[in-house]
Amino acid sequence: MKLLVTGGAGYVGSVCAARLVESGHEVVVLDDLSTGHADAVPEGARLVEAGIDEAIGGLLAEGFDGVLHFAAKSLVGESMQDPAKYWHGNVVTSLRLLDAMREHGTPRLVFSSTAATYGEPDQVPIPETAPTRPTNTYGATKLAIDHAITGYAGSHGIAAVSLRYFNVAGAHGRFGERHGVETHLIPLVLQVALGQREQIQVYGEDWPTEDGTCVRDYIHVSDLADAHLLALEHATPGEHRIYNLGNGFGFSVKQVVDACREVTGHPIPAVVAPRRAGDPAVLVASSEKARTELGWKPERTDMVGIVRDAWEFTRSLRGA
Ligand SMILES: NC(=O)c1ccc[n+]([C@@H]2O[C@H](COP(=O)([O-])OP(=O)(O)OC[C@H]3O[C@@H](n4cnc5c(N)ncnc54)[C@H](O)[C@@H]3O)[C@@H](O)[C@H]2O)c1
Ligand SMILES: O=c1ccn([C@@H]2O[C@H](COP(=O)(O)OP(=O)(O)O[C@H]3O[C@H](CO)[C@@H](O)[C@H](O)[C@H]3O)[C@@H](O)[C@H]2O)c(=O)[nH]1
Repeated sequence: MKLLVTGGAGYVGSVCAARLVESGHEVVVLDDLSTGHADAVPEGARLVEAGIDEAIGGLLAEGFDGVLHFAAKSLVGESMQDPAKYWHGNVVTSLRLLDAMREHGTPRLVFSSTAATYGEPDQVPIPETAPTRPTNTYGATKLAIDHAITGYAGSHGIAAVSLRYFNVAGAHGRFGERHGVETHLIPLVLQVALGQREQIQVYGEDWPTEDGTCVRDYIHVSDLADAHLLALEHATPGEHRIYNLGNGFGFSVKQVVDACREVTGHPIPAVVAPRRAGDPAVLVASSEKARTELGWKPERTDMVGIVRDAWEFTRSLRGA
């Protein structure tokens, strides 16, 4: 297939673009490099360095079999301080993409949605039928896009799939996580091991969990990429399918820091800090639907293995 990958110079998009090229697809990456890196675009893919708003119409006019839409603003904290950046950068931009797909008859869409669409869950693991009550602007914008996709798919025959990722982690060879402003737990802990940061702050030790720290479902980015390939295969015209992607079990912040100590051999000093606003205590996915309907089976579920891949990638960046 000829596929357009928006945000393919970013973390998840670059890994998926690499997997698509490996699988024999023709890949064009559309990325404005606002948080991505040109050298993260895999060999064999063409990079169009531009924003979606200005470039999408001209590009889709070339004729594509599908779009994988990763491009977004995705910092939860920033979304609360600067909501306009998120409503415009995520919702308005995605509407432009949907309109261009409709105009040019692009048949397939796979969209990066998020666990943040659910907010504080009533039950864990979280199924797709759980109420969607996002607690931050980022999650609200992703949910709004999901609603728009449902409408466009139903009315214009697009075969659409939203994948609600839980906490993405790990690396796929030379493709990994390097956000300019890093807020994610594992890369921050690894920066301590590299001597770039003195300690890790643990945001709260008084959560209603076994060891008092927040629990998250960490999904290896390569397993995530597999799900995108399956989503493309199973997408059905006129339908908008939504799938959670996680391993179905959680690791606490303390367990993640311990895994990083084991992998790096560094003591990684940790200090307890206040809770971070907007953090739910526990987020764990039920991904039964993706397993049953897509035949997806995450294979890299061991936390030490996930951290090891992230560590190798992080060290390779430093030439360590
Ligand atoms: N990383 C996670 O844990 C996680 C979890 C859930 C969902 N997601 C979603 O997955 C997607 C990818 O996340 P990521 O962690 O790889 O982020 P990232 O910041 O590394 O990648 C986003 C990419 O999109 C590009 N981009 C942003 N706005 C653009 C625009 N208007 N036009 C063209 N390019 C644009 C950026 O330059 C960047 O390369 C996002 O949609 C994010 O919301 C990520
Ligand atoms: O320095 C830090 C950074 C994070 N945390 C904690 O570590 C956990 C994981 O945090 P982080 O890596 O920032 O991820 P989340 O806030 O859980 O959000 C990620 O996972 C969500 C789905 O679960 C996605 O919606 C988001 O896009 C994605 O950033 C949370 O409990 C944080 O409070 C710390 O204790 N110290």
